[in-house]
Amino acid sequence: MPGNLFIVAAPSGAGKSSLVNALLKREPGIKLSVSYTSRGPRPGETNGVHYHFVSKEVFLNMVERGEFLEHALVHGDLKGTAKSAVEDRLNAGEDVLLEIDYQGARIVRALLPKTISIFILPPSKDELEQRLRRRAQDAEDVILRRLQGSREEMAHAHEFDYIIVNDRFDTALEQMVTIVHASRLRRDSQLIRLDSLLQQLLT
Ligand SMILES: Nc1ncnc2c1ncn2[C@@H]1O[C@H](COP(=O)(O)OP(=O)(O)OP(=O)(O)O)[C@@H](O)[C@H]1O
Ligand SMILES: Nc1nc2c(ncn2[C@@H]2O[C@H](COP(=O)(O)O)[C@@H](O)[C@H]2O)c(=O)[nH]1
Repeated sequence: MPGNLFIVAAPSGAGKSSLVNALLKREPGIKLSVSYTSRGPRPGETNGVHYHFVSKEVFLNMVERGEFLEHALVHGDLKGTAKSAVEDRLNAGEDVLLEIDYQGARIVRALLPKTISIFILPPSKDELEQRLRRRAQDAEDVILRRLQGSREEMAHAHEFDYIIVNDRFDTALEQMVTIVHASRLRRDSQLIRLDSLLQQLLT
């Protein structure tokens, strides 16, 4: 796997998408995998950019054809990462980032153990609720379902390689950038380059 695979997970509203978008601006070499989902688009969401929005039937057909690297039921909606969005890019040496939940993260880690996984925590329960409400994108019942689901998601934080508390946005972003840079310095991320350098240095 010549490219690095990153997973970012968090309870809904912790600021995962905001951080990932800011990270991708800082590190344009990282490609974000666009997930498939059976949920409908929110105002402002575009098909093919935020998600591939498909019907439940289409999603389940893709499951049957083995087209997903992982998929899960998240907050009542089907969500999944297509194999094609990940494997070709990694093999071409590109870094890929998945914004997925803890269930999907487990599956991916089992398949690709070198995956670098990051979990984002909110600074408090109250702030998490405030962020969901200030975002003003979901109906009350959806917000309540997400808050309930957030406990379950956070109970799996310890399964991840890195944990970032998103209190001050800029600090959390710097921490994500640090993880990305450190990952690229791992020996196995540099094997091809190091091989020729070491050969030259040792002869
Ligand atoms: N450090 C921060 N301080 C204050 N507000 C923040 C911070 N980070 C993100 N936010 C705000 O919190 C809200 C939720 O953020 P965001 O949509 O990125 O969350 P998310 O974890 O991706 O949620 P979901 O999983 O539901 O998509 C947004 O309005 C965002 O602007
Ligand atoms: N297992 C997967 N989880 C995914 C995927 N894409 C997104 N998600 C998770 O869904 C919620 C965000 O939901 P939203 O309705 O607010 O967009 C969050 O927990 C994501 O991590 C996926 O492909 N697989």
